[in-house]
This record gives sequence, C-alpha cells and structure tokens, in this order.
Amino acid sequence: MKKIIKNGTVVTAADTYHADILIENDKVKSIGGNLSDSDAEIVDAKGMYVFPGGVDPHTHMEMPFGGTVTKDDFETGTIAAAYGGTTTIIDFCLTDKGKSLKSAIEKWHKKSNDKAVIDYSFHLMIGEINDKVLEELPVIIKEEGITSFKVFMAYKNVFQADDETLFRTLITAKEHGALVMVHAENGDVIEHLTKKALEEGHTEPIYHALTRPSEAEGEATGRAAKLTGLANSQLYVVHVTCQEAVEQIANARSKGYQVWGETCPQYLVLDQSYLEKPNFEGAKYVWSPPLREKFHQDVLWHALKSGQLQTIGSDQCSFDFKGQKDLGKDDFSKIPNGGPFVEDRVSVLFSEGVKKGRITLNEFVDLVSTRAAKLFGLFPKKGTIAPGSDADIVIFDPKVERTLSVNTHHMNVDYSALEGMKVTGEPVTVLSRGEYVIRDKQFVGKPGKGKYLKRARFNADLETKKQTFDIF
Ligand SMILES: NC(=O)NCCC(=O)O
Ligand SMILES: [Zn+2]
Ligand SMILES: [Zn+2]
Repeated sequence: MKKIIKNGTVVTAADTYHADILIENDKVKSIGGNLSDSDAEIVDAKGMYVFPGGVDPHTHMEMPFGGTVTKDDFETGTIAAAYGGTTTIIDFCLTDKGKSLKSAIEKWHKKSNDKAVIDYSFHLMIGEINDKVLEELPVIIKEEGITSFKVFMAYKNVFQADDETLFRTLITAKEHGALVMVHAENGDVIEHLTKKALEEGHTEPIYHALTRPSEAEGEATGRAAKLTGLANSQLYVVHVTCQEAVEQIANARSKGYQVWGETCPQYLVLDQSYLEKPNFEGAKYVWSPPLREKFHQDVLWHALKSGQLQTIGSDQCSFDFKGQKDLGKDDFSKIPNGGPFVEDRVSVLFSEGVKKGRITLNEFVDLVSTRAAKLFGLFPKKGTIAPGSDADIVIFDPKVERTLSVNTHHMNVDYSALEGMKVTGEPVTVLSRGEYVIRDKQFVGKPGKGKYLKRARFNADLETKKQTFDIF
C-alpha cells in the first residue's frame, strides 16, 4: 500500500515547506520534490496544510465520575478525535485503592481494545503508595509501556492523594524514568469552601467556580513544583487555567526544575461568566479547575507563546446536559465535571491561535502534536512527519469557515460548549498509520483498528533537544 501526498504545504514543529510525502504501508518513506511511484495512489493536497496528526495527551473515555460515566467511549471519542485531526490519544486509567494496578489497566484495555479507531495509550492514576504499588510499578512501566503517572491533589474523598503519596510517586518516577502528572488544586480548601457555600444555600453552577479560586490552583501548582525540585524529579501539570499557576510553573522552570504545563482550549476561549447562564445551562461549563475570569485567557496565550506552557490537551470528559449534568440541579457539587472538546482542540488552536496571530503555524503543530509526543515517549514515531515516522497525517483546509455546533459535531453528547462559534480551518483527510480514517470529511475508519501504544521512558534530553534519536 503506497500513497503520495502531493502539492501540499508540509508543516512540522520546526519547518514549513512545499514537498510531496511518500507513504509506504504504515510509515512515511520519503519526503521530497516531485516524488513518483507507479504503484502509489496520489492524494492531492493543493491549497492544504499537511501536518502530523494531533496527539491529545488528556482524555477520559468511558470514565466513571460523580455517579455516572462519560458519554464518549473509545469508539465515539476516537471517531470524533479523528474528525478533529487527532490521531493519538492518551487516556487516564483510573485505579482503585486496595486493588492491583494491573487490574485497572486490564479494565482500560477492555474498554478500548475493539473500539478505538486511532492509536492510543494510557496514563496511570496513583492514589496510594505502598509496597504492593512499588512492586508493581516497574513491571507496568516495562510490560505496558506506561511511563506517566497521574496524582490528583483535589477531589477530596474520591481521587485526592496526600503530599506523601505525591512525593513518593515523584521519587519512584525519577528512579524508573516516568513523568508525574498532577491535577493541581488544593482539594482541602475547596472542600471547605464548597461545604460553606452549600450551608449558605448557594446551589447554582456559578458556585462551582467561586468555591475553586485560582489561588487554590496556584498554591497546589507551586507545592507540586517544589516537591518535584526536592525529589529532583519531573512534573507535568495538567489543565492549567490561571495566572497564579502559570507563575508557579515559570518560577519553577527559572530555577531549572523539570516542570511542564498543559492548558486546554476551553480555558482559552470560554470564561467564568458562562457558568451564570440561566436555566441551569451554566452546568454545561463546569470543569475542574473551573473557567476563570477573562483576563486569564491572555495570560495562558502568552504562556503558550513564550514556552512556559507546552501542550494543549482536550480534557475530553463528556456528559450529556440532560440526564447527567442535571444530577447537580439542586447542588452544584454534584454536577459531573468536564466537557466535550476532543474534536475541537486542533481547530480552536488553529483558528484562535494561528489565524489571530497569537502563535505561529509551527508553534501550533508543536502544541497540538509534537511536544506531547516528546514528553510522553512517542516521538518520533508520533508527533512529526519524517522518514520512518508513522504516517499519521492531517490534510487541513486553512481557509474554510464554519460554525461549531452540536448538530454537526461527532462527539456522543447532547450539546457543544462552543455552540455557534465561528472557526477558520478544518481537517479534510486524516490518515492513521497510512490508512484513511477521515476521507473528504467522511469517517471511513474501523473500530478496533487503533493500536495500543507502549511508550518509551521519560527522556528530558528530547526536551532540551540535546540528543539524537532512532526511529523506533
Ligand atoms: N477536568 C474536569 O472537569 N473533568 C475531568 C477530570 C479531571 O481531569 O479532573
Ligand atoms: Zn483534572
Ligand atoms: Zn482530565
């Protein structure tokens, strides 16, 4: 099976140039001018950008949360991801205290095995550290290729871990070459403020934001960064929303700590006022950490541009408005947290970022694909277009204008958080390992075609670009 993508503009995190791309089987074989091969199918990309498939480092498919389960599973969620130009997701595998890590991973394999239409991998939640966990972790890193662990500093009495657990996870990760991820909010402070608000009779969605102040995110981010320095380890802060957290990350980085940060499109284009929509509509905009006051958006864009934040995750965590979000109709603390974004992540970044002059085209590719591939042990198999890389490729029309809506999106959820938003640009054709998943804006992939990816151990040198590497 051979294809030549012709006449397009190839965009990577490093370069933008006109070239043809020859794909043989599942890999990029060569890149050059006027390539020809009589056996190859010609794919015309005239007027299009051709960039590496998006790597979304933050999804929650079919995840139990708040007494319900996220609506998109590995089938609907990866189909939507592919429509949106993403060809790899890394999903969070939740663990249960007292149960083996292996059993949690097996559960996640069962959810995804026959369903995913694009490639995928797992991060592993660490909720406790004990002898059993310490014994299992090296085996899991080796056998499952899971090289990133997630610790929640919030969601008290549910997922929240204490500082000892975080610190010991950081030490263990350092020892075995893994990256520790944190949901950084001070869960104890939030618990107190939530109880107080409810006692005072405040039940509306806006109180979700008011009881999770940005200072509580900044404090937890700074604490996690300091513990990382103390452990001489490595940290990735998920879904950064605010100035206080960005400042802590920048401060840690200025001291030479290995700390990276992710933000999400929702924090770049939506703000706290959405939670005040009438008729409980504000529940559609309940994320943790919450949407912030508008000025934080400029701080986040600036941090992406200046390199203090390095990736964009969708935090795909979709719940229907009817039947799921309304579990919190009389109590904001019962509204399932999260929203649908896996399909719109790349387009929002292109339209609001590149088109509006906030980031360059190459920075865009770095943010939606390359950096996550590097940080999470997938580069250069994923995250770039180069000879030997997987042929995960997006052919993207940079000119088309469209309006985002629940009526046209492919996520399995009854609303769009971006209803009516106009964006410029759309993926037209998406290849996963050389095969069409989206062809001329139609899904032509197959559930089960997506492969589970074992990832390499954390490699800080890829970040500082000191090292040459082999295609694997
Ligand atoms: N972010 C959110 O509100 N829901 C998903 C779970 C998490 O990432 O904290
Ligand atoms: Zn989180
Ligand atoms: Zn999340």
